[in-house]
Amino acid sequence: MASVREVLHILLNFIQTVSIWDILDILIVAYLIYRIITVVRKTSSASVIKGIILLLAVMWLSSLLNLNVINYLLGQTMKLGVLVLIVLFQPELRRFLEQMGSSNFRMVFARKVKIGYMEACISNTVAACMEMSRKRMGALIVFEREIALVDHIKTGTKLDAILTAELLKSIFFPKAPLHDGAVIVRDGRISAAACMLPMSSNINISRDLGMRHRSGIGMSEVSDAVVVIVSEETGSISVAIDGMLKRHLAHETFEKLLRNELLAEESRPDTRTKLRNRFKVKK
Ligand SMILES: Nc1ncnc2c1ncn2[C@@H]1O[C@H](COP(=O)(O)OP(=O)(O)OP(=O)(O)O)[C@@H](O)[C@H]1O
Repeated sequence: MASVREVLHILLNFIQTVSIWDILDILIVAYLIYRIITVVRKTSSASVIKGIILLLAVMWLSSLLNLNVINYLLGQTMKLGVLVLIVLFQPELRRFLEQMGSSNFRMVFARKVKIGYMEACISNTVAACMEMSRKRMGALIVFEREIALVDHIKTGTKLDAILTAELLKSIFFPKAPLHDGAVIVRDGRISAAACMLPMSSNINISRDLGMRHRSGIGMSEVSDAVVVIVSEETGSISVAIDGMLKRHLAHETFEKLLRNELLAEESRPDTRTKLRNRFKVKK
């Protein structure tokens, strides 16, 4: 009983020493660790991280067992390794900083598009895609979300135009100068056209899918963008999110999916999660 009282006493003393700054400190570190884990999970860097953990474990064991030479060599390797890691993880680090920057920026300035404006953008996209699908016109449309797609926008021709069905159809008209590549939509406006997207390196993607679909999936793997793909060959409409492709979408499902993914998330979180779970990867 006395020991319980002692523990409680120590605990109470400890709590009294914790300031609001300590809590803030812990929260910031926890958030940073969370963001790092999310970036690592989305990339192939997970195996490298496992390797580093193994190396650290061997180092710890070697110091425990007094294996001085191994410990010294591993210590030196680790020092050099920091530089190697920065070079190796340059894209991941960059994406991480980009994610931090873009989401914080948006949080601070509350860059939320008016729902009505976004609804018009979705209706116009659906109308254009349905017609392009009927006419077998290929299209690739990327909707930027939290992660800024600055580098991808730079690869294309800047437009910054209101998204209308007519504009989308004229961009993707086969003989139009900007039909090759992707349109990137930011906050309901066409930011750029003829943009180059990164190819997916997923070897499990169905062989009947060509470059348009692979680059659409690739874009959704490296960002949180919603990518709409209209096949030139079959006219089928697909949507790529988080590296997963939902294929052969009918009018209603397509519109519902876009609305759930692109309209203010806080207004319909449950529906969005439900929809994500309902769709299976069809590759
Ligand atoms: N990296 C890329 N970024 C953006 N667009 C691309 C990229 N690679 C290919 N495309 C687009 O895809 C078109 C070629 O599509 P391809 O026929 O190989 O793909 P697909 O997935 O079979 O599509 P479809 O069913 O429409 O034929 C190109 O003309 C170009 O517009």
